Amino acid sequence: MGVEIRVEGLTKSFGRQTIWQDVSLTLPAGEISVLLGPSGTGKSVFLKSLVGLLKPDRGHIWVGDRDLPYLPEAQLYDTRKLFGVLFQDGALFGSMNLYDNIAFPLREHTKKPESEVRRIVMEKMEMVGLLGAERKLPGEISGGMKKRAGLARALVLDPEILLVDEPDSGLDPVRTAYLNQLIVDLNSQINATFLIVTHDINTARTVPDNIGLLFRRELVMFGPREMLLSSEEPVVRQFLNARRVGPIGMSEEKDVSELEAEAKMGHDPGKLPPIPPQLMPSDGRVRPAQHAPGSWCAAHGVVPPAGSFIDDLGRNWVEEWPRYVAAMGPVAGAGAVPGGHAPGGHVPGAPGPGGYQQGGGVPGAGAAP
Ligand SMILES: Nc1ncnc2c1ncn2[C@@H]1O[C@H](COP(=O)(O)OP(=O)(O)OP(=O)(O)O)[C@@H](O)[C@H]1O
Repeated sequence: MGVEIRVEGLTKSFGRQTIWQDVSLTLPAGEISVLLGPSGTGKSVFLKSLVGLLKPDRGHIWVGDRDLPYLPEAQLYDTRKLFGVLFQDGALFGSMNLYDNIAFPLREHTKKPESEVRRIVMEKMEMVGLLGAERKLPGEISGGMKKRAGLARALVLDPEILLVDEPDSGLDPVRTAYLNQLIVDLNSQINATFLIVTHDINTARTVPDNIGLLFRRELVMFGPREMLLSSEEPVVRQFLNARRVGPIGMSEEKDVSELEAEAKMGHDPGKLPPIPPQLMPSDGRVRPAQHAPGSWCAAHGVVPPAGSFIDDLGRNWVEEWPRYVAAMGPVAGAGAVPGGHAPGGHVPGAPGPGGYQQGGGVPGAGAAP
């Protein structure tokens, strides 16, 4: 099971430029969280701070009982081993083939014999669908394959926490969809705590259990996916619906005259679109940390936008869920469902197997981008 990360009052600046201040959030153990924000709001700086590559000015990052920014070097080194990180470009060594790239952390940080290194590398390459590409150099493969190789490398030390910076950057929508499926499948298998930085609204709407949004040096909101997708907060609403109308302008913040002009033109933010079903693991099982569709809305008396939780086949997953869970059961090794929500989530457009047979595959599952 992944570990919880508790961020309290975190502030980071470079010289006189404050990147963000007083950021507090909890990444629940084993859940997938997504961090959004306009360009330059410091999402990558946040990831680097979490893993201890950048030191915040103030605040705490609790990983278990360890407060990461204040750890002595040796303990920080140890704690970092809990993290797997996929940087934007995959950060592969151009002169090494994929096998050696993926083996690198094992050779660098462990004393495992080569036979064991081989077993682990091949296992992770299989998990990300790269078997057979061991001898390829990074320059010989597509962007999607580079991301998957970077993911395999991030997995070799069996991380408790996986940080992924813009998995969709440079990928077409179809490859992004495959990579999203891979991320959900990996979460279901390794049950680590995931944080994904993305600009892809479809990813943000369908993949995570939780969403956070940075804007104007603040964390505007962080919470369950349903909370943000049903939020009327103007910045959240504008960003998650990719609209021009709202407080976010071309260079981050609209000025008063722009907002007045918008109001005069009679622009309004429009209705909230339906909350889509959440992406399910491709084997159709329920992830251990998954929340029941509609559970946050129900618990907080929020009426979700009309048409929410309905998949491409017209099935309403709030109604289907109890039957689905009874038929499919949670993934092996699943513990109690954390966070006080009932288990939940589901498949957009690629729902679980008809009749919900356990272990049955979802159409298109497991194909490589
Ligand atoms: N090491 C550094 N030294 C000084 N400034 C930095 C450093 N790293 C990042 N910054 C600044 O911090 C700000 C936030 O950068 P960051 O890359 O985290 O933004 P982002 O939200 O990830 O952007 P994007 O969505 O475009 O990737 C930028 O103004 C950047 O120039």
